[in-house]
Amino acid sequence: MIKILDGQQIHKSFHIDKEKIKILREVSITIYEGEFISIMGPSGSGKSTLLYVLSGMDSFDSGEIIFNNQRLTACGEKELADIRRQQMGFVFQQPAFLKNVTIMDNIVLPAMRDNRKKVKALTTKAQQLLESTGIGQLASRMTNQVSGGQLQRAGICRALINEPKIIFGDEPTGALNSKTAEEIMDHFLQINQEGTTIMLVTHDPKVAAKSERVLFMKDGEIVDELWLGKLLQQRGMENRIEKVTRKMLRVEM
Ligand SMILES: Nc1ncnc2c1ncn2[C@@H]1O[C@H](COP(=O)(O)OP(=O)(O)OP(=O)(O)O)[C@@H](O)[C@H]1O
Repeated sequence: MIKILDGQQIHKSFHIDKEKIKILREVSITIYEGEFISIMGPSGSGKSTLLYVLSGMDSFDSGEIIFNNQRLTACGEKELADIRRQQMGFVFQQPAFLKNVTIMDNIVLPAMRDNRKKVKALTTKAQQLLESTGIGQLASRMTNQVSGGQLQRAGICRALINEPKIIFGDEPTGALNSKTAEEIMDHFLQINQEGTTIMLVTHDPKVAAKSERVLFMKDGEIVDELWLGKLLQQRGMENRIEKVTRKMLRVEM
């Protein structure tokens, strides 16, 4: 198995007034190429902070992070920004899109920064991604002319356009109804089956149950882990959800 992301002994604190609050306490996590990992835990346990730190979006006090053989600790801001843009994809709960710009342009424009001469190829690729997430007909719509679920699908297309090594999702289904959330999760599953590593932060056992491994955080530490194995067919979902829920409740006690 090839390590794609390796974080060791990560510490992070925030300073509020004169008080130092420890948010991540000696967190170590190794993610292998092709894995699908979920991070769960009570509110405030440090899940999003861990995701931002691992993806080079946020700083940390001490520890080491190696992503795709690159030491993030040794990278400057520009280098980190390049890595994020070229090798990582991000999907957030509320995707931020440029207003008064079409869905297509919202996907293609950020990617053009690294592929200036390939507008045509990028447009073709974006259209394929839109088709595969079921919103091919919405390419020329403005972002305020589509639903939340459709916008989230567009967010996934934008995250995938540069063929990232890993997709980070922070509550990507948190703002969606359960049917749409399920459909979005199935897109994540498909992307993972096609080889992209995925790391999601979620509160929802139904979401986590689709992943291969679930890590549980509490008070800034990874305190437990559940191996579910790859979900190849939807069979056994109830059992997986039950396992995740049981472990989640035990961690939150
Ligand atoms: N910029 C900041 N300054 C100070 N404290 C912060 C900052 N960002 C987050 N925190 C604190 O760090 C802790 C962890 O926050 P984080 O968002 O990582 O938790 P979480 O597990 O993702 O929570 P939730 O499930 O509610 O999103 C919380 O106590 C939060 O208040």
